[in-house]
Amino acid sequence: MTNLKSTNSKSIAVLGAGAWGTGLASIAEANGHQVSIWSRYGSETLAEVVENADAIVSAISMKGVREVATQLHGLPIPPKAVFVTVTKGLEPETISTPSQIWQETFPIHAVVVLSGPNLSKEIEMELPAATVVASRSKDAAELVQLVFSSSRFRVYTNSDPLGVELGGTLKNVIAIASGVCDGLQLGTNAKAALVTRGLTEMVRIGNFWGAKTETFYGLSGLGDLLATCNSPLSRNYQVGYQMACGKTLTEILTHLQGTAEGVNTCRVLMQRAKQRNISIPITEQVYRLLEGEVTPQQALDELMLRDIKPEYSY
Ligand SMILES: NC(=O)C1=CN([C@@H]2O[C@H](COP(=O)(O)OP(=O)(O)OC[C@H]3O[C@@H](n4cnc5c(N)ncnc54)[C@H](OP(=O)(O)O)[C@@H]3O)[C@@H](O)[C@H]2O)C=CC1
Ligand SMILES: O=C(CO)COP(=O)(O)O
Repeated sequence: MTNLKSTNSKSIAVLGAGAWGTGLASIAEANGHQVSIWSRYGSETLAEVVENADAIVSAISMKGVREVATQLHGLPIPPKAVFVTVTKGLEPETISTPSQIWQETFPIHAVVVLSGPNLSKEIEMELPAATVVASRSKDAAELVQLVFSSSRFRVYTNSDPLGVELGGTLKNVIAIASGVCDGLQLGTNAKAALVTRGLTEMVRIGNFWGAKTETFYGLSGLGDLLATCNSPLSRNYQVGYQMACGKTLTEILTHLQGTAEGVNTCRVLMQRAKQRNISIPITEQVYRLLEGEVTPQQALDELMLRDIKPEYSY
């Protein structure tokens, strides 16, 4: 990989040695940065890894974000350090996004969201990909853009961090539904309808949250939706596909490599949608399927037989 623009070598701390943490660490390292990876089972302490960091990249799955942010809170973090969050999930208790947790814990530091169609297995193979870095701080987003940009990884900046973060998070639920669609062999028309109506649902939820509509039509929304809904490499897609093939959720999650955030996100979204009276029919059927309340075929019938209505009613 060739770094596009030379930037001074930065000190990058990556938290989480899972699939995406190690993938991002490799990109930054190939660009000539000093990278340290922290894992709770590793030999280096959090304090050692973040000491002098220019950027602290959190690739922790949702269930661990609050815990790690709290551990870091007591440590001397360099004031210049920018937090970068790549987690695609929602916290059940607070319905906070990961960037909201980081910003709340570190109010004076800049927080950047990195999200896009980035299946880590493809990145590992050095296949070309693009992503988005979004922040309220333009300088912070541009710093992170320089750290990760290369001839194999094209990084765009964006000023709607909430929209970018929600795009990556909400598409996981639609990816589960897409896996079901393919597992039931429903065909290309069905898949196109599902993904398109899924995007409408993402925009509707995102608008309630305060995100911009156009962000969902970019790489972090539609882009990630297309990647995840069409690839067996996606863990969320695999959950839906295998359920359609008759496996139970417990069986699937026991054997799944890594995290399928959509399972938890779906539950959190149902809670939020009920409180706010938001219509999320696809998410609702995915929820009922995951809870064992309907079979894949029943979920499909429920969606097809809903009241007829105009295409647009955000
Ligand atoms: N893989 C991918 O293609 C992509 C993933 N993402 C997102 O990135 C996030 C991470 O995904 P991925 O790397 O695939 O997942 P993995 O399951 O491979 O890794 C999860 C990481 O989170 C860490 N972790 C979880 N809980 C805790 C905790 N309580 N304390 C400390 N560390 C914890 C794990 O640490 P340990 O190793 O110590 O168990 C591990 O390093 C997810 O939100 C995912 O949606 C985003 C884009 C692409
Ligand atoms: O978010 C991803 C790709 O952009 C990874 O998707 P999965 O978490 O479903 O594997």
